[in-house]
Amino acid sequence: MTSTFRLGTRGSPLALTQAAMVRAALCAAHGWREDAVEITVIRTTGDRVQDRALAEIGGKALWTKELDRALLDGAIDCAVHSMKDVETIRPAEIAIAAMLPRADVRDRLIGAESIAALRKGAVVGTSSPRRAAQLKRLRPDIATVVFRGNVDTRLAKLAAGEVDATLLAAAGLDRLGRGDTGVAIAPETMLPAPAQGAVGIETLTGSPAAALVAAIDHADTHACVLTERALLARLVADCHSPVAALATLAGGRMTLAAELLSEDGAEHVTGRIEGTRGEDLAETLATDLLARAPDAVRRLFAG
Ligand SMILES: NCc1[nH]cc(CCC(=O)O)c1CC(=O)O
Repeated sequence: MTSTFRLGTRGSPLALTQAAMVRAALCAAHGWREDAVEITVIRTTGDRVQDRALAEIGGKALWTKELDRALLDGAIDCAVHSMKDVETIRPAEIAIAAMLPRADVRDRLIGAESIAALRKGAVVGTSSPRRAAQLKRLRPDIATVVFRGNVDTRLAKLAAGEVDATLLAAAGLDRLGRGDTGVAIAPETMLPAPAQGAVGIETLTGSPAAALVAAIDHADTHACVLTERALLARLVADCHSPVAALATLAGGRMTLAAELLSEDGAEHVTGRIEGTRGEDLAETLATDLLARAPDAVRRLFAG
């Protein structure tokens, strides 16, 4: 490792905020001065492709490929990601070395006081197949349109009247200083995306950087997010699949809740399981959900 610790990140305002959070945590853990961590901005495919629904070009490591390359080339020591955007299956050379404590996992609705309060036939901007399906499950009259760009861009499109409302992660809004934007939707109404609200730090597997980064790991967040990711792996799903999942830990017990939907939200299946070993919970719940899923849902999952 060189004398400075090189941290790679995307360049969006949210990504830069998250990178600064990781830098602060590393400096606090190791007694480093702030300038011991050098932040390198790396442009990803996802940042360049602003004009098409991500779901249309999914499955191509949109947010991670260039950061992976930089890690593998030794250009950076670690890469910071929203765990929600990290592919389900990662290269063996790259390890999730740590996660920051999870933030608010909920989605926020912006543009109406509640989902019920949306006008009949409202148009909601979202590029998330999960959010679109969940909205239509609750309100079949609602139409969704593709909505791209970073958080500020989306809020500007909403303000310009392009849509009636949008849904965004509370975690991102809060980190951008927009804690007063929108109303939180309870997980019981709209279960969040797997890994929503979690920031992860990747390194080369077994590298000196991995050990340094492990010092800032939040074990409970890590265990919960890995469980949600294990569910995705078992379902052969990713962040473009209409699937929601949330693991929580209390008193050493883990609860995993999940929902699979058809793309139009007309059909869905939900389940919940409690136990101690996350990977076992994910395996058991995935098997159960697939067994109970209506055909229109099952065919979207498990290959
Ligand atoms: N897919 C984009 C993305 N990836 C992570 C976040 C928010 C931060 C988080 O969930 O940790 C967002 C924006 C959003 O969904 O509103």
